[in-house]
Amino acid sequence: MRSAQVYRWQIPMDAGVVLRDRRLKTRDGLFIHLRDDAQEGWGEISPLPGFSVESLEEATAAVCAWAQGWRAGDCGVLPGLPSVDFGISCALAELRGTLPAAADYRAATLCTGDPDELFAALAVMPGEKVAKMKVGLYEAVRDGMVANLLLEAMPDLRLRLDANRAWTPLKAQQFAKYVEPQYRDRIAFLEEPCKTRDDSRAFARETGIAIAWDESLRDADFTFEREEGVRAVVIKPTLTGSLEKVQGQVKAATQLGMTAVISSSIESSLGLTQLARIAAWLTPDTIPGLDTLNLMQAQLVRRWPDSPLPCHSVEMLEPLL
Ligand SMILES: O=C(O)CCC(=O)c1ccccc1C(=O)O
Ligand SMILES: [Mg+2]
Repeated sequence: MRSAQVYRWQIPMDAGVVLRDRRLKTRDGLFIHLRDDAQEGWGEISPLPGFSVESLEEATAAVCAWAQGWRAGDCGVLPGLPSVDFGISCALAELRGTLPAAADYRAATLCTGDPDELFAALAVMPGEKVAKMKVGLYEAVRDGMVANLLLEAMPDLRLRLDANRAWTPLKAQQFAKYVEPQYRDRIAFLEEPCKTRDDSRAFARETGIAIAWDESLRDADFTFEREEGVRAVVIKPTLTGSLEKVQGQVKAATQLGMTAVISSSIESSLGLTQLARIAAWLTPDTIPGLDTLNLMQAQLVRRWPDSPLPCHSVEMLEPLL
């Protein structure tokens, strides 16, 4: 006997969370909960403003229609909106027992560039010391100096950087000029340095700083290829689609010798714990990019280990069906 429910939720964000030049005051999303006799599964559907192609309203209509069809016995063809396909496929995988329970709760520490703050965070990080810093928000010279300082101060640090396509070739070169050549190999990768993929490829060739594709994976003309200087791909399942599509991208990247990194789209704690399971399952040798829970003021339904944030139960959520 099948049953399905869709819940809408809203979580206040910490002050100062800005995405694509827009302040994110709340994170809004949906959960889908499926039951089939004794089996059950949950999934999160939280399109990210400024990144997802679908709106929350479009996602809501799609998942509610799908849930009503599934409840009535439909085979359950996915709607084709990335966040909806991802959430539904996770719920189905949990229901069928095909999403492993083991999780990788390590996370590349998101840092602002404050060396004292990062030093304290890395001191309690087990295993390899990996952090991520956004660049491109301030002057490129400053970003280069800060990156160089962190790498010089912490010899075991591997630093992920992310410019979200902010730089012109000139700005990118100004950044690189302030990173000592002997530290550049500890930049694990720099996500999307320039406005175009060609400029980013040229930056990698000219500076020896490895780059990663993130936003580029969602360009219509993107194909997985081995390219000089492109070390990794950052896969955000909420922006990608079904678990099966995510698996295909991880396989394509890995076969080409690239690192696949499972990354957050600022999901709730329920979504982040599922991403931690997906990372342990599909990318067991790579620390995922999941250090975004602290951007929000509460957890939902499932806790992230050791998070002090209050966790709201299902009863606090708004059922839509
Ligand atoms: O990848 C991570 O480590 C954290 C997630 C992250 O950086 C991110 C979160 C929301 C939107 C875009 C990005 C990004 O990687 O560009
Ligand atoms: Mg990125």
